[in-house]
Amino acid sequence: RSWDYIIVGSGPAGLVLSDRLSATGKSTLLLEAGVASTYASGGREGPSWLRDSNEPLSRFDVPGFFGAFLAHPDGHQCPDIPFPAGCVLGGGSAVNSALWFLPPGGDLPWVDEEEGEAVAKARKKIPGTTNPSMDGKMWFPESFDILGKMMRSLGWSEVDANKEMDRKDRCFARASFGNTDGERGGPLTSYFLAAEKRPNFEIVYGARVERVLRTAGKVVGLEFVRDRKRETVNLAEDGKAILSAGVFGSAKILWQSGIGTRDQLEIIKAVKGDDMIPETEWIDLPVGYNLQDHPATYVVFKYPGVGTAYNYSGAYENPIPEDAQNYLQHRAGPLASSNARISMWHEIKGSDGVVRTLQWNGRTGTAGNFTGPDLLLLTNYLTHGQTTRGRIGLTPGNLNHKILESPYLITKEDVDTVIQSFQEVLEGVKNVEGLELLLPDLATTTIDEFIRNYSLPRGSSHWIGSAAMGSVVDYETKVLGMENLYVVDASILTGATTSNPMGAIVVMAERAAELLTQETWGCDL
Ligand SMILES: Cc1cc2nc3c(=O)[nH]c(=O)nc-3n(C[C@H](O)[C@H](O)[C@H](O)COP(=O)(O)OP(=O)(O)OC[C@H]3O[C@@H](n4cnc5c(N)ncnc54)[C@H](O)[C@@H]3O)c2cc1C
Repeated sequence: RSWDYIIVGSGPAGLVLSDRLSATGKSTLLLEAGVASTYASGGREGPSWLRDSNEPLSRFDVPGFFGAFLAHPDGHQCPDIPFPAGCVLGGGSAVNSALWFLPPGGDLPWVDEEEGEAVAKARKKIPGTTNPSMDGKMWFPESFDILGKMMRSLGWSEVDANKEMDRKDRCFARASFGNTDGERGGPLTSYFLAAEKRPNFEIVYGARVERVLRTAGKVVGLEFVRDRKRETVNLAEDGKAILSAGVFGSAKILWQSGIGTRDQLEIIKAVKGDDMIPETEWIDLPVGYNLQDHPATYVVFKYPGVGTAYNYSGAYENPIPEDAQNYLQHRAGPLASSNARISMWHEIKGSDGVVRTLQWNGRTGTAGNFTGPDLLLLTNYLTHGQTTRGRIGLTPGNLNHKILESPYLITKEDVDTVIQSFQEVLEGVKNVEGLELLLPDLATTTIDEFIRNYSLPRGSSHWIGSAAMGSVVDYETKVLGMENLYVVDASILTGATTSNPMGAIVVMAERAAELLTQETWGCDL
């Protein structure tokens, strides 16, 4: 059988495409390396109390289990990626904390050309909620109340992040989640379940795609490994192959298909030998470059009366009985979301003239060596406009991913901007009676020294880049030099998103789906 569309990978981008491409009536195949996740998709995994409840829930449906992913990855962590990364139906959207922010115009100038239609489609599918518990109660409101008070004291305004998407300077909002009816929802519900109902759509689980099979610039099929056996699928004569395997997964498939820089292709050739596509067919593109993440820097506060942060990781196997019942019966309580409660943004113009955005996310909780009750955590992310670019590549021999060049705060202007951001926000601490700053400890260090000598992990799992639009794919998301190979996922974004990236990725995939289903496009660009 030959397929009109073959999509590789079911992260948020792959799920949007599964729905939108199969809606055309054309045969659509989704190849996913992992297994089913949510109950509705066939997933049945979870702690015994959840399975015994007879509720239609798997571990992936319960938003509060976000914290359990790192403690109980149980085969859902991508085996070749040395950072948190979900290899399961939904990809990152199955294991993340489901924070959902639609992107301001500047994030996706390419999408913006179309008067925000893609944004409207994404909003309709995933409206988002700032009050995820179905009892209407705001659980653990302290971080919003206390830190919101601090920001008001500095003259910042409260906004609705998804209604006023373009307001990202000196404002704060309640954290918004992509959850639906107290369950994870998001792309796994709104897009995947629509696709799954269609007779022209099929998904193969456990299919780890190794490479596209191509004659010069035309893909004729894909090769994947399932249950340790090598299999192939065929693409129809005028079919399209779309890689949505994420920043790491899509780059690796490109390299294994002979597309990328020579140093990476030679690492693969050393392992695959004659099985590798001949050098005469290699296509030289900067795959793996342009890597960005949101560099995270933590701030810890103490405030009397906040109490001990909820033990989300412990709740996986041993929940507080009332909380388990509240969730099972009403989809309410602490387990109806992760504990992020406030997001804040401001913009700073650097000495290089570039305007950078900084996002701060707050919750009850801690970082570093601080333990005990009454702790609040704010995470600072340098987001849109950062100029540091890193690079990923492969490890010789086992072909696991590795960072070749760090994407974290290398340029002077990026570092200076984070310092300035801290100086501006921490000015507010003195305005809130009882609020005490623990990290950084400004009695023993300066903000400047703290940022420059920071020793906690910087990673936020908000990767973008590696197959950037303009250098690896064109404005139709087609791989340069190829006739019918496309990349649609976080890897084609050219710069870090203003907020947590899932909203921008869904909007980008909506626009890509429009392009992929059009016969002709782009004459006016
Ligand atoms: C722990 C964590 C927390 C996060 N929190 C948030 C948050 O709260 N809000 C937010 O907006 N963002 C968050 N993110 C980031 C967000 O989840 C990602 O940006 C997003 O999922 C990336 O989407 P994607 O479609 O590019 O690919 P991915 O989500 O990376 O999905 C790629 C998919 O491809 C599959 N795949 C990979 N290789 C192959 C192959 N060779 N063959 C077949 N299938 C393959 C994988 O199994 C996976 O399903 C978080 C990420 C993590 C890991």
